Amino acid sequence: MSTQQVAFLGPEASFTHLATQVLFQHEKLVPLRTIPECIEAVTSGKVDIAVVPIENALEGTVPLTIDYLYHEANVSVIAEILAPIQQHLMVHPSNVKRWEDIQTIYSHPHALAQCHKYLSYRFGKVPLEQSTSTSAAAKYVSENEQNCIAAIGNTSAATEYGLQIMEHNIHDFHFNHTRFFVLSKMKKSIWQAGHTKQVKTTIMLTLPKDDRSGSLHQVLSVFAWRKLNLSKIESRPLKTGLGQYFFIMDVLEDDQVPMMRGAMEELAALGCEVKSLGSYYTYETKESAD
Ligand SMILES: O=C(O)C(=O)C[C@]1(C(=O)O)C=C[C@@H](O)C=C1
Repeated sequence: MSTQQVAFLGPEASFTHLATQVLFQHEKLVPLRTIPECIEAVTSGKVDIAVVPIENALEGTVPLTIDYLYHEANVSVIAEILAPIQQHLMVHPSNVKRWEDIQTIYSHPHALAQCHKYLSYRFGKVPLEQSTSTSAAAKYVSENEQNCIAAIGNTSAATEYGLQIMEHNIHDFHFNHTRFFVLSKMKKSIWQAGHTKQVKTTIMLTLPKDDRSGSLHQVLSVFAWRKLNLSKIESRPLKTGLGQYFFIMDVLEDDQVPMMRGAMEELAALGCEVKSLGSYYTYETKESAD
């Protein structure tokens, strides 16, 4: 079998890169700059697979990923990777002595938010700058040693870009995990050693157009009386006007079992438009991705 090309939110040593290496040790890994670029690459067939962050335990859904999957792309989720996240503050080695005088701190918006309490307590007056990923921030700091600046990211990024960690574990809550989606145009979930027992299906739906009262209740009943367990429900703006939403639901069941097929048929009969991202297994990283 030929080697597959796997795009990920790069550059090297992002959390997404570490997650990608859990499932794809022997494939060709392709770092891309943004989440839409990763999803586009798999949609257009430039790569076979893309790995993107979908949800963080502290910060919630990654809106860019979920919105792009709903509005722009037609791909399936073929696996989910769950990784622990530990954030560290790092500087260029030539700035170690003056690290407490840092002028700007760079990182991905999620990472900055995960360290909000630490940053406001310790560096309340220092401007924060957003970057496309934590590793992009680390790379930028490594290329600008003349400026006394810092990045927030993982230990692999510090090693990859030759930075020194000044403070470890600066995220505000201990339980910090991120879910990553593995996306493909092929609707064939990854089935290999190491996945958790629970299969999951992610669907996105809009409520019936007639805007009748109780329609969300009806949708939930479709799952409730079949004893189909939901592990997530969230709404996102449809971008067609205020008060108009689509819903993302994770159902703890395979979309091929009769109960799920019945549920999908009933949703359609209610007038819902349903987009299924498919059924998949979760792979958890054993070691912390720090
Ligand atoms: O910036 C990275 O390293 C990423 O892989 C992105 C991302 C995210 O989008 O949430 C992934 C995990 C962490 O929660 C912080 C950032």
